[in-house]
Amino acid sequence: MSIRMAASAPLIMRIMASSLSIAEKAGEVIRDIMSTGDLNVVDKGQKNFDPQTEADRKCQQIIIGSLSKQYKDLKIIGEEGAEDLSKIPQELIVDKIDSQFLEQYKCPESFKDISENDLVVWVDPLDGTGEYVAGFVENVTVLIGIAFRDTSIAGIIHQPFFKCATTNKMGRTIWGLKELGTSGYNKKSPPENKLILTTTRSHSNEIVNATIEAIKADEVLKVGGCGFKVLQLLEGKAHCYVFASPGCKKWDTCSPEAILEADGGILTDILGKHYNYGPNVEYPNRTGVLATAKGIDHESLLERIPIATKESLIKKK
Ligand SMILES: Nc1ncnc2c1ncn2[C@@H]1O[C@H](COP(=O)(O)O)[C@@H](OP(=O)(O)O)[C@H]1O
Ligand SMILES: [Mg+2]
Ligand SMILES: [Mg+2]
Ligand SMILES: [Mg+2]
Repeated sequence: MSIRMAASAPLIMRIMASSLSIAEKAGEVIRDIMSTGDLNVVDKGQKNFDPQTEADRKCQQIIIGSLSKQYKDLKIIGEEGAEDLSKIPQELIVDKIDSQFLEQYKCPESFKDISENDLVVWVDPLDGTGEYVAGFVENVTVLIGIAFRDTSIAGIIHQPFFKCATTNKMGRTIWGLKELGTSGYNKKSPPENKLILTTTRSHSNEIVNATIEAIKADEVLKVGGCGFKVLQLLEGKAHCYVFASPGCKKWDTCSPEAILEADGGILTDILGKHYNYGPNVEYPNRTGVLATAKGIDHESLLERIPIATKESLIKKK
């Protein structure tokens, strides 16, 4: 595809095609920094340990620097705070665009006339930092989510330490766009006649645990990262993701929500409401996360969440 043809594709498709290339580069950097053996960890927590590594900082610069250069009026919010664009080293800027994506997929009618001012991009440069530091590298993902007028519509999840069984290639990229579909993973339904719940590995507390107890799942998986847990739903490894805590932020859920919902699943808070991803919202997802795989009854899981849990998260608002 010529540069002119790529430039004529609808904005949302171009942002996705750019983000696919940018997320791959972030994944390379995440692997490279791990291989140096020095993650250069800073604790950014106020009460509890909340690690930030060299990879979180560098990947945020890659993603925000590259998208801002190509899309000057786009509002981009990243976990690691505001970026001074003039201080981002030139070698971190990716100006490649995934032309194969643009050739292969057509923009859904409803998103054809979007302008940069209608969008917010939510960036989690490294989701699962605790797991990156602890060595559970499979849990690590790069998340780029795109919201159109308050609603999450598109997402990219890049998993840098996924190893392809046939080619041995490291890293895979999953994407989803509502009304178009999803790609990049092994689409599978979770097993019938049992309930597998996935939840946090490192951020549990009394309410988180009491809520899991009340759901009465047959199996509970404890893994890191919002991106990785939603991947488990997409690949049939779990039926639901339950996190009754205000700890997740908009950059954690924006991309996974769009991909899961483009696949047929649902991601809401624990009251059943979708989060608002508009330009001026607060960052925390104060009323928790409940996500269900395609074909799983979201309503019946909402009913299993204790009233005490719901009241406690509403009170914390
Ligand atoms: N109590 C808490 N304090 C800080 N961050 C929290 C948190 N609970 C969840 N998160 C954030 O939500 C994401 C998913 O959490 P978990 O792995 O526990 O499910 C992680 O993103 P990051 O790794 O990008 O910071 C994590 O930091
Ligand atoms: Mg995160
Ligand atoms: Mg992060
Ligand atoms: Mg973090």
